Amino acid sequence: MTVLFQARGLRKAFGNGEHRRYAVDGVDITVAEGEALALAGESGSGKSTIGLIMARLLDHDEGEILFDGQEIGKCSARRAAQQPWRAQIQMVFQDAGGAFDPRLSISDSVALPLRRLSHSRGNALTHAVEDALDRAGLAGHLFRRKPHELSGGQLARAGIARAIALRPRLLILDEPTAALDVSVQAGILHLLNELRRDLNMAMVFVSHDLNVLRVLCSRVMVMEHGNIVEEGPVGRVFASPAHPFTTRLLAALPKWPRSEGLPHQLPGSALIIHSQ
Ligand SMILES: Nc1ncnc2c1ncn2[C@@H]1O[C@H](COP(=O)(O)OP(=O)(O)OP(=O)(O)O)[C@@H](O)[C@H]1O
Repeated sequence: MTVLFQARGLRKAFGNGEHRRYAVDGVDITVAEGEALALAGESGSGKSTIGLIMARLLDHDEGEILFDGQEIGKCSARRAAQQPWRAQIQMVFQDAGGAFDPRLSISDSVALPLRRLSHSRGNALTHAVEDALDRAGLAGHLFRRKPHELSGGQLARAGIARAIALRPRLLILDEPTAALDVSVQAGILHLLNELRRDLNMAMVFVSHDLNVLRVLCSRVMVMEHGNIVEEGPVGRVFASPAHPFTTRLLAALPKWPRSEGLPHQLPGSALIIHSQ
């Protein structure tokens, strides 16, 4: 296993005075090259905060962050945009629509980070944009559309295209399919699984939805109140959780009925989804 990303002793508090609370309270995370890691936990457990810190979009208070062996945590989130490693760590958010400039076509939006971070121009830029949109499974006639002219599923694909256009080595996805219908979700999960294998990207999936996490990820970290309470292979943790909080999360899990068309197992995934 080659370590790609490592964080040790991460802490992050919000609020002032007596309202100051740690959203992340001493977390260690290691991500191997090409692996799919799940970050699970209920709402407010600190998952999104960790995702943002990992992507260097939010400053942390304490802790060390290494990417490809290089300390990147000392660089503030504001200055991260100018760093050579910026293109290699990308993030996809749940609200893909809100992440696009409504005045720009989808292809112009995908081109923006390529211009800024990889200084791509001319034919090379056009090719990179079309390749990313293609890989994300978006049909050619949609490339010039504005965000409001796309469906939720198409926008999610466009958001993924924009993130992979830079060929990141680490992609952090925060609830990437939460707003989508179950059948649309399945297509996006298939796509992400394929992209991870084809592009050898490590992915960190932040979600409260254990069903999504278990089709995509091989390892899971479970968070509660800013701490990792359990960590291990998805199959083992889901089959015999060691921590009561994980047991509760699993018990609250809605079953995915076969009729809704979700895959029972994605190629290369660790676990079969049990239907009712
Ligand atoms: N910008 C902020 N300002 C103040 N408090 C914040 C901020 N961002 C997060 N928090 C607080 O930090 C804690 C963790 O939030 P976080 O969004 O990381 O949790 P989460 O597990 O991702 O939840 P959800 O799934 O609902 O997004 C919560 O108590 C939240 O209210």
